[in-house]
Amino acid sequence: MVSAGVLDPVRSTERSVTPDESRSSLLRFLPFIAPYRVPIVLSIVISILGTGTALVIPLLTQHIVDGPIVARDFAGVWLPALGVLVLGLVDAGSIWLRRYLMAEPSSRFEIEARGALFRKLQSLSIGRHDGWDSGQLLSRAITDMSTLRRFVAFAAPFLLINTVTIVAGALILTWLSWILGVIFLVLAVPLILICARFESLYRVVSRRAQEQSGDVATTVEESIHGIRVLKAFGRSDHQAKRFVREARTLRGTELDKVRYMAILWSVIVGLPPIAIGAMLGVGAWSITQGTMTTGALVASLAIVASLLWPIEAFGFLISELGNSRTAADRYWEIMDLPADIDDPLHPVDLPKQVRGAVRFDGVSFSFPDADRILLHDVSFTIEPGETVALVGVTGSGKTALTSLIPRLYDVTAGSVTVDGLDVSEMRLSDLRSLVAVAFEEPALFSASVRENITMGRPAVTDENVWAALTVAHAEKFVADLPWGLDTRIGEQGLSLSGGQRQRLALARAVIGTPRILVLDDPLSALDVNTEQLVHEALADVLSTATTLLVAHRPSTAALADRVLLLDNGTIAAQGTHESLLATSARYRHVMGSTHG
Ligand SMILES: Nc1ncnc2c1ncn2[C@@H]1O[C@H](COP(=O)(O)OP(=O)(O)OP(=O)(O)O)[C@@H](O)[C@H]1O
Repeated sequence: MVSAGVLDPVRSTERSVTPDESRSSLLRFLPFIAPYRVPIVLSIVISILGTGTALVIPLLTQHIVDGPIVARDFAGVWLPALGVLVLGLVDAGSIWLRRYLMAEPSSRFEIEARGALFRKLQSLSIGRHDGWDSGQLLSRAITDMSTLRRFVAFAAPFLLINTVTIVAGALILTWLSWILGVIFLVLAVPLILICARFESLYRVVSRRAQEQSGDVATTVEESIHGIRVLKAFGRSDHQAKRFVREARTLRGTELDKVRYMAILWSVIVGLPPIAIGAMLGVGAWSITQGTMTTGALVASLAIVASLLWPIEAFGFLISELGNSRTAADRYWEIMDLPADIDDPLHPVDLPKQVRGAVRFDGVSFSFPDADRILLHDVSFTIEPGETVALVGVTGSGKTALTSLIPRLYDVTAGSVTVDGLDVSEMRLSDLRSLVAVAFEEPALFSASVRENITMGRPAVTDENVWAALTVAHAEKFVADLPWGLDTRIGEQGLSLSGGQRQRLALARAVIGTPRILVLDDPLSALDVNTEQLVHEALADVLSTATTLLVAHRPSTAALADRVLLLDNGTIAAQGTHESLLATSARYRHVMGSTHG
């Protein structure tokens, strides 16, 4: 099997990048902006008209210089001057209108493209997520998407607008004086070639910088999550050094970007004065020869002056183009990942009454990025309503085995069935509405206790929440929280103890009265007395649901109707807790060793 790490573009900064690898990655965003094509096209047309008016102003200037000024007819200046004023106002109005028209489409684009990325990340399997650095994903979802919004709102329209402006300016210039037009072109062509070359070089560095910024984000994120461990082990300095090292690497890459930009800017800013100097010289000579009027020279210089910003902005626009193409590549790398765990093509419908018989038949499993087969030839059945404990030494594959029921991972061989239906033939939403899971590591979200337990399920009343809390023996401590069910917990909320967190996760699992309950040692953080109280409270739920319960302690295993011993990747023995204690030396060893 191909490892997730090899497939994975999100993990490493050392990915080789070729500038031409996906020329069209930006164009692939067109469907996102297609619904807003009217305001976008309108804003571009208005901008082109606006800059067009700015180019007409020099022609009016020429008219003023060659007409009323040469004829010393001051009264003749008023009308063209009024024209200049009106054109200036039209230009200013077009800038306002462009921004007004683009604001909505560009922000909508950002929301929708980011939403699609988030949905894709949610749809990808745990196997994929296992191999990713969270900071890399953060930088793709936040920084890259902002870069792309700026591209849609600003860089893309201005690449077009400025190109049209420069071409129109060059044509007017040539019309005024072909020789000045040629001078302009002679300097513009190398500029365009340098810009194109620069864009491909810059994109490689830009990609490196975006990946490295993801690494820095990962280190910050991990340091904040692991702050207790870092402090307790006195490793804050070590982590700080790692951060500084990565930040320095990023700084080096950003400086490379600045160096490229400096070269480009010096060319972009340096060429126009050369053009102006040459035009002045040639223009002055042409006036003395009588082949050009003073007004035409003034107008030509005014046109070149009004082309300065469009030309200079190319440096910035091209660096934005490079950043945006990198961001687009990184976006589509995730969006193009095939859905490895997905709804089947022809899903089977669940029967009206699901009994909840779970069967593993010749199941083998290995993690996507692992070489060794973790589980092999695992076969057992859990009857509807039965509670079965899964026991094995640490690292034997218990969590992996339980993950196969809700298809957090897919089996490598064999099958997992519920009431005879293969879980891979069911719709994921159907399967996951049947199976509820409580993990040993309870993940709580930055939300109220109520939201953490209902997880957005509709039609769950507060009575249901309190009933679930009672089953998890958590009702008392929740009632004592400052705002009860409304108390905000999780990362940005009240800190809870490990045992309290586990009990909330258990309440979350039991709230929907699931047909199948997978409990991955969800009470490991509780003291023996509290565990006993939770077991008593759980008894009702366990008697109705089919339960697979990972157990490390004898007290947890004793709760089950039957115990499976997972050893060497397969079910080595099964029976009641007492019978296994009596008959299996390995079971006694595991219970003893995991206990100790
Ligand atoms: N995502 C992963 N990719 C590769 N290997 C993994 C992954 N997750 C776990 N493993 C490895 O698979 C083995 C089984 O892990 P698993 O978590 O299923 O064990 P466990 O029996 O539940 O352990 P414990 O009792 O400590 O919770 C371990 O050796 C672990 O290192």
